[in-house]
Amino acid sequence: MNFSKLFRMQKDLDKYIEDKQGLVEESLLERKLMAFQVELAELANETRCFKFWSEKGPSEETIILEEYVDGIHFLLSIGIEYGFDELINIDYPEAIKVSKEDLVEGFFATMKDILYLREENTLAAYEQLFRGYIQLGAGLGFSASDINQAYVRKNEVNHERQDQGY
Ligand SMILES: O=c1ccn([C@H]2C[C@H](O)[C@@H](COP(=O)(O)O)O2)c(=O)[nH]1
Repeated sequence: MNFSKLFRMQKDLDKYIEDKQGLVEESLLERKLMAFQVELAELANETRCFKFWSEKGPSEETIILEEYVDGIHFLLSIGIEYGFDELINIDYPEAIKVSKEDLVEGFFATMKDILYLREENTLAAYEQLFRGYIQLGAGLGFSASDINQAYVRKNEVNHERQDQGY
């Protein structure tokens, strides 16, 4: 899967947000890493994969996909902060839904990878995080085109939100 188009769209959105919020001179890396952690937890909550005490099923696919691509936004944005955006090319794995237990495992792996990147600041650590999050998406049953379409849609919403003083 070629992420160049999404990286370009993310760069435009980030610039739009930073100009609008007067943040051009500030480093936003720490806050973006935290935002990604928070999105990850929101995604886990929608899948309900860890809620052993509840019989209620997961949220609708579209809601889970939207949460997932919120995470993609921050993943791309973090890559741009590091200057790694030209360097990523990842084969998209086959989309096969995994068990709740495997999802829990996948969420922990991504949390760990975020903290590892924050410590190491290397391309290798970023690639590990990227691959892991993409793997998590495939494990949720999303194809490359699901992610592409949902990302493009949400990116547009994010532009509109800035225009509306979100
Ligand atoms: O620099 C930024 C800041 C935010 N977002 C996007 C990512 C998510 O799609 C959305 C998160 O907004 P909340 O709904 O969590 O407020 O904002 C970016 O793409 N870049």
